[in-house]
Amino acid sequence: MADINLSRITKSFGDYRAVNQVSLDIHDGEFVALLGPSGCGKTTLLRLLAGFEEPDQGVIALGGQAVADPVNGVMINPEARNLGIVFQSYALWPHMSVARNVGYPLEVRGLGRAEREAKIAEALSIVALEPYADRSPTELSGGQRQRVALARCLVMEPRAVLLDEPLANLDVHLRETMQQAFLDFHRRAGATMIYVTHDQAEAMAMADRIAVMDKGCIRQMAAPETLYREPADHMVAGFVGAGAVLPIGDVSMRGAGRCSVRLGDAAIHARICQKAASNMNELGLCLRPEDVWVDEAGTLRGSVEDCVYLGGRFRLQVRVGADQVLPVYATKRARIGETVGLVISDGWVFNRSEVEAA
Ligand SMILES: Nc1ncnc2c1ncn2[C@@H]1O[C@H](COP(=O)(O)OP(=O)(O)OP(=O)(O)O)[C@@H](O)[C@H]1O
Repeated sequence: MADINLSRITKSFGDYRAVNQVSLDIHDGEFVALLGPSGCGKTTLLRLLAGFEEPDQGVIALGGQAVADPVNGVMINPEARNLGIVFQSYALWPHMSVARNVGYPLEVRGLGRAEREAKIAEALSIVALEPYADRSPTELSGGQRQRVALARCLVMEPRAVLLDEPLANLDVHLRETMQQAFLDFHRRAGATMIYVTHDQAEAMAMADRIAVMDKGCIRQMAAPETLYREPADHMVAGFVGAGAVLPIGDVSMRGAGRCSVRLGDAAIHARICQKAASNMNELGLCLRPEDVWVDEAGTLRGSVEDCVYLGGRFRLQVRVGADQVLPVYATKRARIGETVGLVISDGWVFNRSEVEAA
């Protein structure tokens, strides 16, 4: 496995810049998710890494060796990069058994039978599919097929595994099971993994770090908890996690990294980013639902607009101002139109402007 470094990678299709000056350092053995809305350039970035696309500018290096560097005429072909790739479609051969599917790349490489069988057994054990070795892929569930595709990738001992929305075709329940299977796979194989998804819950559940992409750029790359608690800008704050992003009118500093923000009749004690702009028009307040709760003693008053039971708790939408609606978790059902008091225990003040954070 190897470090992966992308330095100022740009790729355009005609006049359209699909990937714009992206720099990214992925450590050996790390699980990184590329997360972003449809069309933001995730797949293009993965294809550039795999060698299916050539960058217009920038350098891609695997294990310290440049594999794409247009200025110096370097473009190593996909096979020579030795990267494992898993797509939504499993691309298994239906006429071959599971074991043969997994071992086929080794046959192509000319490995002897005994060595092949040992590697197949090891890979099937990592994805917990040993009992299915002799079956046809047509006799497997979607999740099992995806695990065969992973095992086939693993026998090649790739430098890294690239996954493009591998769970998109599976139902919700199976997706959760497979997330665990990917995590187990990652722990056992120690593989560097780069996982493309537009599903933030999926990225949060699995990745060591998440790169949030928008319009061809990386807006923020950080651990899931940091992205959630300390989003770098408006796009990340809104895209990652449920919550409200509000413009704010009044902030006063309260010491290192802390501030007080006025919201209606309430003063909220919040964390503030280091590089917060001095112009308040450029600041935003991100509130997560678990930091807001219904309490009759709360000075902030609002009207309940929606109440949904989530199993174990309710999620309310409470309007506290003309253009300010807060999602709030509550233990009791609330009536639509009811006025409730709210207490807010935490918030995050950040620059709303769209600066590239990478
Ligand atoms: N071969 C191509 N020719 C022209 N435009 C392309 C090509 N490949 C991608 N694009 C465009 O580049 C942009 C980024 O596409 P990409 O597939 O990387 O997005 P994505 O973030 O993976 O989206 P999704 O989540 O919908 O798969 C899109 O606007 C897409 O239409």
